Amino acid sequence: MSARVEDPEAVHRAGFACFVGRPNAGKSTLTNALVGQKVAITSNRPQTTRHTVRGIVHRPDAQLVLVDTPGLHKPRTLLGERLNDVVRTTWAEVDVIGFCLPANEKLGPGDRYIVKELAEIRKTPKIAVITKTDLVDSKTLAEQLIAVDRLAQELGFEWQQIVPVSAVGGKQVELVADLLVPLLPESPPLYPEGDLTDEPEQVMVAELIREAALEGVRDELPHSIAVVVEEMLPRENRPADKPLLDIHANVYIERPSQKGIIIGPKGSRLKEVGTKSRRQIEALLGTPVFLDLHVKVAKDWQRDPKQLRKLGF
Ligand SMILES: Nc1nc2c(ncn2[C@@H]2O[C@H](COP(=O)(O)OP(=O)(O)OP(=O)(O)O)[C@@H](O)[C@H]2O)c(=O)[nH]1
Repeated sequence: MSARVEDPEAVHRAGFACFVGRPNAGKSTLTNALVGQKVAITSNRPQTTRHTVRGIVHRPDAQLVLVDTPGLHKPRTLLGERLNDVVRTTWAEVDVIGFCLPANEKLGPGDRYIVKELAEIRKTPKIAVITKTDLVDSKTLAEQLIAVDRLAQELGFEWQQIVPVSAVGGKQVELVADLLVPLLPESPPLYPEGDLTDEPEQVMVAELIREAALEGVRDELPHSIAVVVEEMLPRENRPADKPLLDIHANVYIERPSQKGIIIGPKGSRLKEVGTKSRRQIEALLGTPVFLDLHVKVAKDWQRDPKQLRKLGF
C-alpha cells in the first residue's frame, strides 16, 4: 500500500526547453497552451515568430521556461545561414528539445533536415511531439508516431518520449509538460512566480498590435508593417481601484499609398485594430488600457538599416 504524503525531500526542477519544427508546425500554439496565456504570436502564415519569446510554466514541482526559436531552413542566403546559427546555438543551450511534427502532414524533407541537425546535438535530450492530432484519425496518427520513431533510429538516436498533442483541442497539453519536466535539471525556480515571459512588455504589446493590423490585409501588406510602442505610462490621478494605462504606439508603413489600407474608410479599420489589440493587451497586462495608435510612413524601412534599428530589428 502506498500513501501520498507531501515529501519535504521532493526535488524541484527548472530549466529551458525549446520547440523546433518546420514553419507552421504548431510550436507557438503549443507554447501558448502550456503557458495558458497568449505570449507568442501565432498565425496561419509561416515565419511570424520574429523574436525569441519565452513562456514560463510555473508548477509546484518545476519551472519550465519555453524558448521559441525561429525555424531552421535550408539556407539560401547569408542571412539564412546566420539565422540557422542562432537556432543551433539555442538548441545547444537548452535542457530539452521538443521536435514538433504536425499529424496531418507527411513527414518530409524539411523535417528530415531538422531532425538530422538535431541528431548532432548529442547531449541534449529530445522528445518528439506530434501536433494537431485533432485533424487526423487514429490510423494516420499511429503511422506518424511510427514514422517519427523510425526517423530517429535511422539517424542513430532515440527520442526520450513521443507524445501526441492537440493544443487547439486542449488534449494532452499537460502531458507534454509532465514529460518535459523530468528532463530538466534539479534547480530552484529561475524566474519569480507570475512571470510569463521575459520578453519586454513593450515588444509583446507591439506584436499584438502588429498582428491585429495585419489581419485581413496580409496579401496587400505582407511585410510592410512595423509597430513601435513609444510610451506606456499609468494615467495620473486615477483612483487606486480604477487604474488606466496609456499606451502610445506608431504603426509604420512603407508608402503613403498603404495608409488607406490600414486606416480604412473614415478610420473604421484602424479603430477595429485598436479595439481588438487593446482587448488582448488588457488581457496580457491585466489592466485597463487607453490605446493611442498613429499611422506613420517610414519610407522603405525594410531596406534602411537606420530605420530598422529604430524599429527594433
Ligand atoms: N487544428 C489544429 N490547428 C493547430 C493546432 N496547433 C496549431 N494549429 C494551427 O496551425 C497554424 C500554425 O501554428 P503556429 O503555432 O503558429 O505554428 P508555428 O510552428 O509556431 O509557426 P512558425 O511561427 O511559422 O514557425 C495556426 O493556424 C494554428 O492555429 C492544433 O492542435 N490543432
